[in-house]
Amino acid sequence: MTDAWPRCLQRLEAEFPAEDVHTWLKPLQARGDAHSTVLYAPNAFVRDEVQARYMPRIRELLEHFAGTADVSLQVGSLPRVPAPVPSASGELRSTTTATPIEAFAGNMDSHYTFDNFVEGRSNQMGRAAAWQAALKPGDRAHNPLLLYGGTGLGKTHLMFAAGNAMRQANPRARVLYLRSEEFYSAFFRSIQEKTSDQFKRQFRQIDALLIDDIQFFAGKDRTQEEFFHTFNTLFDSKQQIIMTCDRYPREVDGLEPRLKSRLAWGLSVAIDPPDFETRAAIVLAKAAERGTQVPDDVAFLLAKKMHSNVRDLEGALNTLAARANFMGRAITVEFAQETLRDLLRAQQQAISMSNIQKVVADYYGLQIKDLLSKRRTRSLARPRQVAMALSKELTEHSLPEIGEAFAGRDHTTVLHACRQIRTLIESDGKLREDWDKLIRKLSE
Ligand SMILES: Nc1ncnc2c1ncn2[C@@H]1O[C@H](COP(=O)(O)OP(=O)(O)OP(=O)(O)O)[C@@H](O)[C@H]1O
Repeated sequence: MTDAWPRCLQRLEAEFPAEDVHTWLKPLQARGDAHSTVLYAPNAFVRDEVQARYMPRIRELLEHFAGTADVSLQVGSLPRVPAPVPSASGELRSTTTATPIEAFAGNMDSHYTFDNFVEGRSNQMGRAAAWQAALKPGDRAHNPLLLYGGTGLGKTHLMFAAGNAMRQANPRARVLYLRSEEFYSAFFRSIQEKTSDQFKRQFRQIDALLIDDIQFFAGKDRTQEEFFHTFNTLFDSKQQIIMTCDRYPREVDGLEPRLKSRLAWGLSVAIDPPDFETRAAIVLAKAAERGTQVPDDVAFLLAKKMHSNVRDLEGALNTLAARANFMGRAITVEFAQETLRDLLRAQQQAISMSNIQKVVADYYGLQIKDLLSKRRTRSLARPRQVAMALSKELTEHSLPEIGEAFAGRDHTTVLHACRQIRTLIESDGKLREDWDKLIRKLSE
């Protein structure tokens, strides 16, 4: 790409304040040819800033000077041939350069914020905790903050939202997002390159560490040990740590007991599958975000049929929007049913009433025949009502059909159970916990 980048930089120097050019643009290195250009940023902070503020202008200029607007930006540096230096014995050997941790850092996506996170009963505690962590990073009350729960429920979204809010409140805040795999590979590189000290030091320079999917550390003893030390360093100097895990860490086999106990020092919050209303609100919010017209009844249909995972819900919406766009059709209930037929059927089959009865009976330590019996003792009546309400929430069966499956009860009995459970969920913490756990079990 000869001199296109230096010329581009010269223009940028004329257009932006000197301090900005010095901080963000001069550290970039470029490699390219007639078809494309790759820009290397020394770390994730520079990359994110350049991406957000300068890329459109860089694209225009490179198109002008290099004849191509195909520009990508990534953390790293131009591949270098190591310089040979003489060793004590006079032999030539190669120098190694330490790889900065940011070179492994996943992209903290600025799109995910508190504004576009839909709050509901299943995630309001998690949202409030992430918000507090963003507001007062390092405060003992929520440091470390651990968000745990099933896949696709918004844990990473909330973690990004906290990181983005920290940066918004303090643009100088150094927030490092790493997936656990990235921590693992960076640590291993540092051992190979004999730069472990540098690896450790880098964590002292950040203000907050966001680390995703820590269940990945299970069974990786050396990485766990290193993470344990990193954790202590950050914690002792009151740097905020936010972690996610796919279940409560004590339940993760292969995590060291001392790490498990350390993880629970601050605040651990479960993110549960969203209820029907929240699912419908998420569909409408995502549709509005992407500028797609989705009527309420379609949002209700998706929310009704897809209960386990917001990622799948979003996937269904994307499929629907792409198909409607391609075919030039409006998104209606009929169109949604036709387009998503197979997907909806698969979801439907996943949860049956007999499955619900079995899971509820197991959960309360009962036999299915107790659940179906006519006995009305409280220890049986409440689980029975829960099972009926879950059948209404998670399946397409009508009230009479549910009544039939519960030893031929009348549909008014089922209706009463649903109402009763709905009321109790709002007022009775224990029942709410049972309900959330059961939904999680049934959605696995
Ligand atoms: N309450 C919510 N409001 C808006 N979007 C949501 C909500 N919950 C989840 N999402 C969306 O669902 C998708 C999946 O969320 P995310 O990646 O945060 O899940 P996760 O819990 O981290 O899953 P995993 O454990 O598989 O990494 C994202 O696009 C996210 O924006």
